Amino acid sequence: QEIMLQPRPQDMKVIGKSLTLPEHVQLIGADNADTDAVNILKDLFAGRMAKKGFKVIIGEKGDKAVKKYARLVPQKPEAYYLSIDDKKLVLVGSDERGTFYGMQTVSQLLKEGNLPQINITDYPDVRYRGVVEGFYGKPWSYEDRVSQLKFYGTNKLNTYIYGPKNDPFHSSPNWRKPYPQEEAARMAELVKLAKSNKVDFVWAIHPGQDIRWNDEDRELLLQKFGQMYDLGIRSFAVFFDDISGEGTDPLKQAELLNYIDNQFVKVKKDVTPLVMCPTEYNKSWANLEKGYLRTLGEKLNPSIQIMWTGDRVVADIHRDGMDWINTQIKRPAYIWWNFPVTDYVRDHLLMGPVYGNDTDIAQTMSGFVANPMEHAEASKVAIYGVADYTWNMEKYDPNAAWQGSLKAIMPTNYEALRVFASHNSDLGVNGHKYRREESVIIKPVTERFLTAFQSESAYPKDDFTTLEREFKSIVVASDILLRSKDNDLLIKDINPWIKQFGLLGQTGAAVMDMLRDLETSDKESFKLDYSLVKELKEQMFELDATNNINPWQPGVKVGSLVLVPFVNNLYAQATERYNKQFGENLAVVYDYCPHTLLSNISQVKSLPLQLKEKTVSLSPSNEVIKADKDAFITIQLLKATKLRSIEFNAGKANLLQWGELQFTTDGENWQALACEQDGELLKATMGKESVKAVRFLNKSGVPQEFYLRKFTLGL
Ligand SMILES: CC(=O)N[C@@H]1[C@@H](O)[C@H](O)[C@@H](CO)NC[C@H]1O
Repeated sequence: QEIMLQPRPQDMKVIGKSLTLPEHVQLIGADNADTDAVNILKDLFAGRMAKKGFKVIIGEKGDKAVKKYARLVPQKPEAYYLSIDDKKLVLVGSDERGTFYGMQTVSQLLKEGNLPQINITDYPDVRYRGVVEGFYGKPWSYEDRVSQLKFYGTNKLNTYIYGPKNDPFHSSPNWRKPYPQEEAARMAELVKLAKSNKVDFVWAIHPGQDIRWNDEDRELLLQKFGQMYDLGIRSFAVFFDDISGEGTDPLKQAELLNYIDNQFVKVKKDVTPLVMCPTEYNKSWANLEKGYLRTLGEKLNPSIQIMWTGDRVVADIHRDGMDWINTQIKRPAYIWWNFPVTDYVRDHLLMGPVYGNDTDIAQTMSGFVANPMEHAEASKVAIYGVADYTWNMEKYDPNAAWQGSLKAIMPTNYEALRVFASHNSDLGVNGHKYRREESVIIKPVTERFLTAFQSESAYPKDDFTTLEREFKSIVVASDILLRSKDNDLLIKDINPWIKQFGLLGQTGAAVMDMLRDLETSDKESFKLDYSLVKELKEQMFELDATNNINPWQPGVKVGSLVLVPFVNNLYAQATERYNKQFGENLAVVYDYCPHTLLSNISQVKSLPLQLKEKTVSLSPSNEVIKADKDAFITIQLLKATKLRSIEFNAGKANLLQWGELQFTTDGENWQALACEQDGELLKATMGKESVKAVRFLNKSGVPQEFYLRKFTLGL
């Protein structure tokens, strides 16, 4: 059967039938070969080492033991040549990493318990491949990171950038301070583990929000890098994203980075090229007249890598966009791909396939790192895909990688994980307008079925069966996952979503029962099933209201693109049909948010409104909001309502100097709201009027920058 390797090798030829594992193995070249690779080798052939026997010849190009094979190894970093026949196994790396990666391949080949006869010539397409822990929210735990670094070693990823936005020693103002002893010791352990998995542990600093362009801060930054160097860090990055004010000056940024490059990186000699994230990190924010990017391109030392998220903050990467940015910055961009990060849709999990990036752009980029979810284990689905995509881009197959990732993460219950992941891959409505496919197989069935049901024509029986089966498989998958022993970290971390998923399966199955009761005119059963659905929906609402609570996107959403809307619509329509058929008046409930967001700020106008029991809120944003003069953000209610509270937080204490909170009772005439300010939080003092809409207005007559931390109306 076809041998599947992860990542897919550049060139592989089976040259004979598989062999049983040799009794005795004779190692040749092990004392000069890469130590980490040799350690894996000794584990794989434990108990079979002998003076004579099946030869295992291992080494790097230049080692005597592999001299006669050296010409077969591609002249590229991290490449290897692997050949296995009935006499010997030969593994030659173009460098230590190449040998290590070849050994990862040998380890996968032996998983079947035998030894295929095979020739593999392999190398990575993209130089720097991996993950940037660069999201807002709860940073990964030590255990998470241990598991991640081993996963990267296995999947041939060579880069992990440490840059969690909420680590106070990474970002302002404590980037100037050393880590507390305990944390520093943990970091040092992780650096060691990274090294033995051939992963560059890149420590990033995020000083831009409060950096002063003077010698003192510059020396403090170098001192901090020196402390991290003493912990074993040999790779460094400086992030200038999501900042406003003085720190955004490209000339100052370039001077600082060149200084670090010349006084630190070049001096230490064993430090990899410096990486930086620009303030204008995507094309939609590029201000060509100001020439921010061109300044960096011209001034930054050529070896400094410049990160880029694509045409927008969250975007797939395409050839034209790469050509554009590379021209601006005069070097191949280092991609920071904002997937599967969910710090702007925290109530969702993104566990679908990695797809959408062009596959002919490997030569246009120096690196490609994925910004993951705060859910480390669940992020492995996408990280596995990125490993396959960046190693062998032309031959990348999103679905094959996705299936492979599920088996890698849950070797026994991957089928249950597949059901779960297939319905938890879209983000829902979000400010970045980035969407993913979800429930792809069942989607056409739900659409066809709902259309048939609405048009009173008999719905196709096999569709009914397909849907009923899907809902039952969801219940089964949820139960299996909750009890699975495959991956405790994963199940513990996404537990609320798995429970919610099980409730969704039960709800869907009960709605299908309601339809069956209509068919058989069984009033009593219908009312029973109707009550069951009502109860299950309340359980889902309650689970959503009491889990994953956070000030951004609280709650637990599953199947939000296809299944939840389908179940809600079918439930409402079946109830309407019942009421008409039997002259009853069971409550018909359509779940949707009846209020409207209006704004003339492009970064804001696509944000979703969040409706909870007693509040309607605007989903907060991580990025700096650029508001032109007369910019406004309005929450307009379905009908005028007496409000309990109005709160607004723009992350700026001087807000009322340039902005104003206003309300209208008729949608036409606006009046200023009297507010009290508590730090950055504005709280309006409520009047007696019924309010139709509330808005925040920039009435300063000039553009302003702020953060959208909170905009909530108490109903
Ligand atoms: C370069 C970059 O994407 N920086 C941040 C990043 O930390 C966030 O995680 C990302 C996803 O919300 N948005 C862009 C921005 O806020």
